[in-house]
Amino acid sequence: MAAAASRAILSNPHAAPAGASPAAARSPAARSSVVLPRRLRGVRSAVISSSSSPAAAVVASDPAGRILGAGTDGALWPKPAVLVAEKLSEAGLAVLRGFADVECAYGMSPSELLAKVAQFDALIVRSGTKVTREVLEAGGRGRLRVVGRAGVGIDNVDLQAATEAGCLVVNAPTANTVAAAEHGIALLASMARNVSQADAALKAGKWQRSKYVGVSLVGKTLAIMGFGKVGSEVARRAKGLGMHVIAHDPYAPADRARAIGAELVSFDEAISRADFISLHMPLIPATSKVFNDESFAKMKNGVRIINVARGGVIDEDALVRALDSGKVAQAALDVFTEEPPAKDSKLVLHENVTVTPHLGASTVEAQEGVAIEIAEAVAGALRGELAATAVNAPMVPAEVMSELAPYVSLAEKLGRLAVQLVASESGGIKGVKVVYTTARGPDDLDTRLLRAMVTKGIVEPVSSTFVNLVNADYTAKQRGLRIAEERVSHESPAAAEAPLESIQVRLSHVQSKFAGAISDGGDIVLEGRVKYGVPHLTLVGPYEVDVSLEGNLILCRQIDQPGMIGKVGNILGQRNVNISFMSVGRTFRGKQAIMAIGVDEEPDKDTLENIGHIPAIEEFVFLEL
Ligand SMILES: NC(=O)c1ccc[n+]([C@@H]2O[C@H](COP(=O)([O-])OP(=O)(O)OC[C@H]3O[C@@H](n4cnc5c(N)ncnc54)[C@H](O)[C@@H]3O)[C@@H](O)[C@H]2O)c1
Ligand SMILES: O=C(O)[C@H](O)COP(=O)(O)O
Repeated sequence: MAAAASRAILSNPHAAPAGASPAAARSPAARSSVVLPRRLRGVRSAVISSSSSPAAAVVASDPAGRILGAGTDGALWPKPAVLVAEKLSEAGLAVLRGFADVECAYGMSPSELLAKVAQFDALIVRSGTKVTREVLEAGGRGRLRVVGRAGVGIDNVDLQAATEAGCLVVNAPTANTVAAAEHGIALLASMARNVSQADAALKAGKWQRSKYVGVSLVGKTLAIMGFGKVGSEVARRAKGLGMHVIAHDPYAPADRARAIGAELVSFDEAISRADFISLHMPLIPATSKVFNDESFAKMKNGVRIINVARGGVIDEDALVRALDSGKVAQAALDVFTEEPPAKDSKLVLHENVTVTPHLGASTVEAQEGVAIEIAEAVAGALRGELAATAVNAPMVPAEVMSELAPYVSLAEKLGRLAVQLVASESGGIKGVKVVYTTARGPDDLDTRLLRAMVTKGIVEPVSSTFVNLVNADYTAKQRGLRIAEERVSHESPAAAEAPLESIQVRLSHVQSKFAGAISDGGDIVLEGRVKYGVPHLTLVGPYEVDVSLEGNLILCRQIDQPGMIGKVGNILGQRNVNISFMSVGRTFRGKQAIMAIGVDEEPDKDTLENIGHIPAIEEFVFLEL
């Protein structure tokens, strides 16, 4: 069983280390747990490993599982590699270049992307690149840990595949809101006044004043479909134009709509009352082709439609039919089911349709903002932080991350030790219980990270799957692993400061290769605590021990009698195996006892056999951390 290089929340032990020596990454120093230096805590690091090496005063693991150093300037090393697949503003590229090697490869074919993606730690796209399962699986087999979507819509990223690959997806959800809303208003006004048709006619030498009589906006009813960021900004602007605004959004808060002066109504009411309908919902299964023959039939005759959301929310063939029949008088479209649309698209060429080539977010200001927003989100994710704009991972606030760091390490180590205690003839682990003893109430202790790390500890040593916070619950479910959690309240005032008093991992309905780890209830039980920032093992089955969880561990069960420590210590000393910690726990004097011995090196087979031959020793097991 190979020790993982380091175990950050997003680590990938399969990733090829670039620049860092894997041996260095696996060195005991690199794995020794210490309290994070204040400076790193400040950068919201989700780091759980550190080094005492003076060359790398602070060491963290990056999402690719490599050891990262943070110099005095806070820069990461070795530099991660970022592939930018679509045009990103210089301002964002400058931020990326500050911490990464950046390759801009615009206009790649799908096969070119597939061939390249595994060599990068992060991939940044806009809406024009399809980040498919194939791409994510290829990336996941290599170094890819983060996909950054420089914009809002993530319908071009296969989120399920990203989650399964343990790849964090972040987006830039705020910087282009106003640009998209302004574009919606521009399309609304230019459509109502036939600006683009009249412009084209005049340039073709035709002065057609009576043909291009428009309609007024003031006093008309505008239905906003999707009252999120863009929808509510469109509503604000439409109010300023004197329109009556209604909105449909099953998830929008009524008070936000009220504050803007919009009336929230049902889907049918919105589309049947509106003179203008502006679309601002995401493309998801529930909204795919939601504007179709049936819904067009419910609209007023001569309704006008604006779409700056996603082409896929409209059945485009049905829209052509509605335009031909006059049911829909005009449409103004920035987005299409297929982009770019076919050159002979009936919809694009329709005389009552105004089109733009997905320009909603394309202002200088928005592109600069989006580029910086995504560059910062990707940088944070590569540092091991969970970005505020994470799309497929639970949000864990930075303060919580930093406070839980040593417990995160403890949780993984307990899982890792527990799974090694399961006998090979056992029928697989099904039930896992994690018991947290804490003075904190449920609202003050977020255990998702800890649960994910127990899963990581249990699954990784026995499979080729790597587990992180993104895919932990998915992985557990896939493997039929039920992870139950229980809180036991601990009232000691001294403990109130610390988030947890102890973490216990119990594996039920399994046989153990080390009977001493079985509790009275028949479960494999391990419990640990954090002491001075370092995880300790404090309970094995019914036996209390106290051994720092560094290096590897030997557990021996023997009859309690004098001289045992000396005998085992002698054997290890003769073979140059350094003991880092030793602890004996017993039930009653002269009865059964357990020795927990922390060792820096891995003892060879003969050494372990010699320990097993000591007459009083009834069983022993060697466990890797
Ligand atoms: N054309 C462009 O360049 C451009 C620019 C920015 C955003 N967009 C697109 O605009 C859309 C909105 O972006 P946003 O930033 O406002 O997102 P948002 O998440 O803030 O808002 C989307 C809203 O849609 C609502 N919604 C979800 N399901 C719905 C349903 N079935 N019916 C009605 N409403 C529903 C949500 O509750 C949410 O309030 C997205 O599709 C995005 O991709 C396009
Ligand atoms: O969802 C978005 O943010 C917009 O559609 C913008 O897409 P773009 O980044 O390709 O311009």
